[in-house]
This record gives sequence, structure tokens and C-alpha cells, in this order.
Amino acid sequence: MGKFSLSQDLGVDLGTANTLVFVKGQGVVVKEPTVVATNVQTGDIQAVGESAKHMIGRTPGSISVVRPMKDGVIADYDTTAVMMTYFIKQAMRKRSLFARKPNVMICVPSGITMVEERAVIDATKQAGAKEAFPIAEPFAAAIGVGLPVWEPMGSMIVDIGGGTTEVAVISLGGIVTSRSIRTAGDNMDEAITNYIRKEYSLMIGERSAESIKMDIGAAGEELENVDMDIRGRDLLTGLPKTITLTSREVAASLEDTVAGITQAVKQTLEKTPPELAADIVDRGIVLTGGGSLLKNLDKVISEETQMPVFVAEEALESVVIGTGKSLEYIQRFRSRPNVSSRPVE
Ligand SMILES: Nc1ncnc2c1ncn2[C@@H]1O[C@H](COP(=O)(O)OP(=O)(O)OP(=O)(O)O)[C@@H](O)[C@H]1O
Repeated sequence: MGKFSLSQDLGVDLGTANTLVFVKGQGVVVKEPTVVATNVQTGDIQAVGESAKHMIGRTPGSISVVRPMKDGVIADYDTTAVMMTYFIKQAMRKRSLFARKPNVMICVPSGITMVEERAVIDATKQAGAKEAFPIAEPFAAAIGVGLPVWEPMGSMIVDIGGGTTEVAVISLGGIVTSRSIRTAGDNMDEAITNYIRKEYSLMIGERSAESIKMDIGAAGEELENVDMDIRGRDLLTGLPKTITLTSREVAASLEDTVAGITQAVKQTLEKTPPELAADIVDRGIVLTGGGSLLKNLDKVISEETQMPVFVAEEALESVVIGTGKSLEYIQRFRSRPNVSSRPVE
């Protein structure tokens, strides 16, 4: 880096549900849903981020709304690249005219294949990055929540996003054991949708399912029961209909997804070397990612594992904050497939 370098490097969390951009020296400057609306006839971009998310389920035939990431990886390459270009431009609005292209630290799920990781690197470069440095999502999340990742000390992080849940035990700057499953927030929405369709013959939209989860969704059984009126389309008459749903029903519909996440945590603990397991017993498990905000999920995981469990304060931002903090160590990261979790000394 030269003496008069005008660098403005970026950290990016390209998530299934949300994309966030961190600018060195400024913090989180972009926080938008990973959604793009395009005009079907012309291919022109109609809306990106929050405004595109509002269009989901409400578009005429001429507009298509796409979520270009699925299960933590790129499902629609061209749309992802266009979206990233838009967000990176937005993040660098205040950039000097003479600034060079930014280096970008970008998170990828730890269970990603080489081909999938290559697609993320290529899309990031296409969006204007000079170099793209992949970092494993749970590692970034652990840095973001301030866990002592570089110390000889076991830390366990569970990042529950929209598409993936990543569980990792970290010590001495590397991931010791990890598990990445494609079960997370999106599956919770699907489980609620399926339950309502089966029990009430009512078809609800993706956004309604997400609001039900956020408003009255919870893990476990012993809950204060609350009601919510739900509107949708009656599958038998084809007409709009309103039903009243209870939080207990929602919790029951989420049981399998919650069990899947708890199981992944247990399996990772089982593979953890004893010294590190002892550290985790002392210091607890940290949950992060939007999915960790599901009510009572921390308690259920704590009961199942018999470990203290904490939810991170900035659960939706830990990963991007971690990518931002990692910019300090950018020289230690190399674009090498599948070893991105391990900073190279
Ligand atoms: N209060 C809440 N209660 C339950 N779920 C929530 C809450 N807030 C957000 N979520 C869920 O969190 C998920 C998004 O989390 P996050 O932004 O961390 O994921 P992501 O990084 O985009 O996904 P991934 O890491 O899988 O690529 C969505 O499924 C969203 O519905």
C-alpha cells in the first residue's frame, strides 16, 4: 500500500436474505435484502434491495422479482453480479475520484464447494473489486462478535442465516471443527407456509410467513400463547380468507427446523477435542445471524446441549462487522479455495 494510497477497502456479507457492506473507517453503510426486481421484457433492473423486497408476490407479469442467492450460495450469477455492483457503488458514493478499486473481503459458507466459491470471487470482481478475499462465514461472525479467535481458546459460534446454519469451533485463528447445514430462517418460513396450507387450506405469501415467524414464532413448547390474524387465499374457494393462528401452532410447525439446528450444534460438540470442549463449557455458545432472533431458540439449544447460550447483540451485522475487522489482516488471507477459513501466516 503506497504512502498516498486512497484505499477504501470493503467487507461484504453476501447473504441469502440480506447483503451488507462495511467500509473501512465508516462501518456498515449498506444493509439491504438480497432481492432484485427486473423487467421481464427489457431485462432492465426495476428495483434492488428493500424496494424490490416490497414487490415480492405483488408483481404484474412484466416484472420478475428474484432472490439470487439460495442456501448461502449463488443461484443466479448474473443477477448477483448486477446487485453487488449496485451495492458496492452505493457503499463507495463518497469515494475520491482518484481512488483505486477496493479490495473486498467477502464471506462464504464454510461448506461451500470450490466451484461455488469461485463464482463468489468472480461476481465480486465483476462488481468492481480489485481483489476478492473469501472468508468463512462463521469465522467472520466470530470476529464480528468479538470472540478471541486468535487465542489458544475454544470459541463456539452458531450463525443462523436465511439459507444456512453454520456451526464452528474456532481456536488459534482457524476453524477446528464445523458443520454447515442448509437449514435456517427460510426453512422456518416454508414450514409455517406448509402448516397453514395443510391445516387451513390457506395459501399465504413468502413475506407473510416471515412476519408470522418474527411476530409470534418461537422455539420450544412452554410459551405464552398469543394469536395473530392471517390473511391469504383459500385453496378451496379461491377467495381471500382470514384465519386466527396461535403461537403454539407456529412453534409446533417450527419443531423440525429447530431440531435440525440443535442437532448440528450437538454433532459439532461431539467432534470437538476435549480441551476446547472444556473452554466452551466455561464460556458458552454464541448464537448470531437473523435466525438466532427466533424467540426462545437460545433456551432450547441450551437445554439440549446443557451449555450456556448467548445471542449476539448485533445478530444481523456480526458477519459483515467481522469481514470489516478482517480487512486489518487482509494480507493473511489468500484466495485459495476452501482454506479461506484459515488465515495464512
Ligand atoms: N426477529 C426475528 N425472528 C426470527 N427470525 C428473524 C428475525 N429477524 C430476522 N430473521 C430471519 O433471519 C434470516 C436472515 O438472517 P441473516 O441476514 O443473518 O441471513 P443471511 O446472512 O442473509 O443468510 P445466509 O447466512 O444463510 O446466507 C431471515 O430468515 C429472517 O427471516
